[in-house]
Amino acid sequence: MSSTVDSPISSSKIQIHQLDRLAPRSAFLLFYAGHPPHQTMISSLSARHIARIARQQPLRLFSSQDSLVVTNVHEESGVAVLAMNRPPANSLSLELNEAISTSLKQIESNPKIQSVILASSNPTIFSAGLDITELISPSDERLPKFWNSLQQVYIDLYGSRLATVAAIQGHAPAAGCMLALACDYRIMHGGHGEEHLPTIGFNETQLGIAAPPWMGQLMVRTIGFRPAERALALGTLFPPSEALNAGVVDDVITEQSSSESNEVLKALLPEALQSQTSNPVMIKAYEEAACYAKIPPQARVASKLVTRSESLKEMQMTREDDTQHFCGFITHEVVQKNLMKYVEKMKQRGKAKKS
Ligand SMILES: CC/C=C\C/C=C\C/C=C\CC/C=C/CC(=O)SCCNC(=O)CCNC(=O)[C@H](O)C(C)(C)COP(=O)(O)OP(=O)(O)OC[C@H]1O[C@@H](n2cnc3c(N)ncnc32)[C@H](O)[C@@H]1OP(=O)(O)O
Repeated sequence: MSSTVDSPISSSKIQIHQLDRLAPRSAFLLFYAGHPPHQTMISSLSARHIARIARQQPLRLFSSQDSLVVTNVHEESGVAVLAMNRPPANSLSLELNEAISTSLKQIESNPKIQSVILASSNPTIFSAGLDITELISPSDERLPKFWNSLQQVYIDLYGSRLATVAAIQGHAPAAGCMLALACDYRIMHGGHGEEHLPTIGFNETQLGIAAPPWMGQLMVRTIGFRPAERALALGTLFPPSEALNAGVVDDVITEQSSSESNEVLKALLPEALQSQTSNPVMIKAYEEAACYAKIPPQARVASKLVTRSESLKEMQMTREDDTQHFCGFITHEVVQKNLMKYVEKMKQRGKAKKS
């Protein structure tokens, strides 16, 4: 975790090395030093081809895989953005999980970056949690891989050397909530009137499943034992003001505000998020991220280790068992029936909304 902070290796060397290892069909956003903040989507080139081009140019940062996430960096402030971009709901598939982990590592390898904002290109949904279709009649090969990719996202986010700020523009149920809780700071949108309040929380029990121990413990560490015990049992989804009162989020923002951060956000936000430059959640997220970026990184990372290293170690130790438990649980006949019923309800609701 701290080795990246102290690493004298230039970011471009690390990135080229990583590029060679990436899947040949991946697409990347390339950022070249010396140019103004600049992105180019190259979808038809192989990784090896891109690596060759990269060696000829001073590479500053590149990301992201298949644009399931979009990223950008603002080296002047030390802040980056990593936004999930999997319509319609940013539900977490194996590929989205892998893209989040890969992009986070690429951002971490830029020594000028100290903070990252985890965001969504969907202005009303942060992430709908696990892609439930991954859980229904899964293949024996894909299911453990899928769960491993989720564990890895948790480990990467929770143990990142970067300060992580979640910009929660909309709904964040279940594993969507886990992403937010694994960050250092959470800012949630207050919603657009009582009718359209976003919610956040672990609603697994309402689906007939239980949050795995490491996810449940994350809630316990965030809001305390008794409130977490109740919220986990009931599958509570907190609207913004209740989430703030319970400590699930650190800040709730509704008011539109103009700020000098707007200009920085224009440079910082990837194209898919340009409509969010005057969004109050994004402004606050940037300000918070910039604030963290000013703290001496070694001290900031060391303090993060104090609170997080034990649970990360535990996660590593129990990871294999957790995967086995998950696969056994999900493939159980009763659980499969519950999940199918839940998806059917979700589809009916979608149809009713559209008609
Ligand atoms: C003792 C036990 C110990 C240990 C246990 C061991 C292991 C643990 C085992 C299991 C743990 C499993 C952990 C699970 C964590 C999860 O994340 S489960 C997923 C939970 N997610 C949800 O329940 C969210 C469902 N979605 C919603 O509630 C709404 O969609 C949402 C509020 C997010 C947004 O609402 P709205 O804006 O109205 O949008 P729509 O509902 O219309 O949705 C838009 C389209 O997106 C599709 N969709 C939504 N969510 C998902 C999803 N999670 N997966 C796949 N697809 C999703 C939805 O169907 C719509 O599609 P359509 O446009 O109709 O095609």
